[in-house]
Amino acid sequence: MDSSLSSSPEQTLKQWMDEEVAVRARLAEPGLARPDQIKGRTGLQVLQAMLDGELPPAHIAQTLDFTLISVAHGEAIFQGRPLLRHYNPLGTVHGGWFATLLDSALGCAVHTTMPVGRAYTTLEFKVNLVRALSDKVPLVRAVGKVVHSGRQVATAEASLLGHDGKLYAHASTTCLVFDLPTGA
Ligand SMILES: CC(C)(COP(=O)(O)OP(=O)(O)OC[C@H]1O[C@@H](n2cnc3c(N)ncnc32)[C@H](O)[C@@H]1OP(=O)(O)O)[C@@H](O)C(=O)NCCC(=O)NCCSC(=O)Cc1ccccc1
Repeated sequence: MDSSLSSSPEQTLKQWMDEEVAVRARLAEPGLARPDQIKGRTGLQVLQAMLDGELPPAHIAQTLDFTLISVAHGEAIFQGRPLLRHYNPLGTVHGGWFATLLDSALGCAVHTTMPVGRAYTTLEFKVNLVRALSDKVPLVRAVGKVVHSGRQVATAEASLLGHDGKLYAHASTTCLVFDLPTGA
């Protein structure tokens, strides 16, 4: 799916909303994939199976009102709706909400590069919150891109953008890459 911002903000917002409706129509109920459902698949195949409704999406997306939108090799895009229930006591969206979307985009971008039998986990991530978010912002997208995917380490970068191209936050991660536990 096209995440470009070359069209007008209104067109981009409509496109983002239409894409979310199409994605949500295919998604299964939130859950946890069993090891036998993961076995023999690349990371990209696992994530694509989630988008196809064959594997369940993670509960966190429902909890915090966001969804995976698209995956490609080395890239993952999430979309979220900032709501009052994500607010901190200061009257803006909690920094953890920004971080969760960005962590998801970073991690899943890395996941798309995992061959069969390999797994990853986030070792550290760094977030810059450069603009406050409120429930007046209709949608934001976290676009994650892999920078390096090696035998032991993978790194990625992500941006959190509004439909008008405004940058709300950016992040980077270092992930540890390892063999899937036997039987998985
Ligand atoms: C304000 C600043 C930190 C600095 O920005 P700069 O790079 O110097 O600013 P720049 O000049 O590029 O203008 C950009 C926009 O910012 C606006 N603006 C600028 N200065 C001020 C100001 N002093 N006050 C108000 N607004 C200001 C400015 O009008 C412009 O908007 P516009 O273009 O006119 O529409 C900005 O990066 C920011 O808001 N980041 C997000 C931080 C955030 O949301 N953190 C998460 C929540 S914390 C949390 O949850 C933790 C917690 C948990 C539990 C309990 C308690 C706490």
